[in-house]
Amino acid sequence: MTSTIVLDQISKSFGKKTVLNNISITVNSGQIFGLIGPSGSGKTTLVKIIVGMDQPSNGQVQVLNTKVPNLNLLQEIGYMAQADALYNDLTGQENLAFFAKLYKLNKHVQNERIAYAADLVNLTPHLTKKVQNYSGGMKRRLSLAVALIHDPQILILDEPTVGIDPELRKSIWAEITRLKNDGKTILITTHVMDEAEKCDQLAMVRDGEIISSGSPLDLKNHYEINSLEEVFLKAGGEKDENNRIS
Ligand SMILES: Nc1ncnc2c1ncn2[C@@H]1O[C@H](COP(=O)(O)OP(=O)(O)OP(=O)(O)O)[C@@H](O)[C@H]1O
Repeated sequence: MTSTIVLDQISKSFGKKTVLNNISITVNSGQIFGLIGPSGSGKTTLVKIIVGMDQPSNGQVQVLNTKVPNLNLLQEIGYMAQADALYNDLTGQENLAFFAKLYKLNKHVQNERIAYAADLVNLTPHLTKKVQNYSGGMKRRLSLAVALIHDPQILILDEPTVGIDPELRKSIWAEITRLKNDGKTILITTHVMDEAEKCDQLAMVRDGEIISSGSPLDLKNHYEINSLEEVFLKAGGEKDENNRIS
């Protein structure tokens, strides 16, 4: 297991407003790392800094031992943003092919990856439809397929299963777990506590700070309660002394 994502004392302000305050996190390969926290706590801002779309006001990010931002890293990261970045005038197939070409996959690999990613998110029968005719959930699923298209080492998924039905959510999680077992690094933001349960490590973010972190079990033991839902509610009301549980 190696450290894939290292955040060192990251802070971020927009004007006078501090939205991230001194965040340090290490995410290892073969690990699903979950960022959980209330809306507006800073999760998306943190994720954007990791992928190099935004710059921290202070601190450093390293991904695969390379300082972010670095264009070469884009080949190694699959990023699924909260807002879908898709071409509405193109079909699902054309969208996937566009991104596959961008990552310079050869034609044979392209076809294989498109088939795999579309199948994973149950979009194979809909690939010839234009994205403008997709439902919100279908667009989310296509965005996830795009994030996976180049078989990246690192997956960064910002609320990937919003609008996705429970059955498909289950198969997507089975695949995320398989990818983790393959040694990929997965960073995920979620509001869904049964998804948080599936993470190896969690960091709870509130008001731009990590108020507690550890495995789901560590968090539950620390707060002496049985469900992460309760941890989430309880942690919202108190700050951890040393920001660390285990
Ligand atoms: N470009 C920006 N300019 C000014 N403020 C911003 C900008 N981007 C984010 N913010 C603010 O930073 C804070 C954190 O937002 P962020 O989107 O990171 O939260 P979040 O935890 O991802 O929320 P959610 O779970 O609702 O997606 C919010 O108060 C938001 O208004």
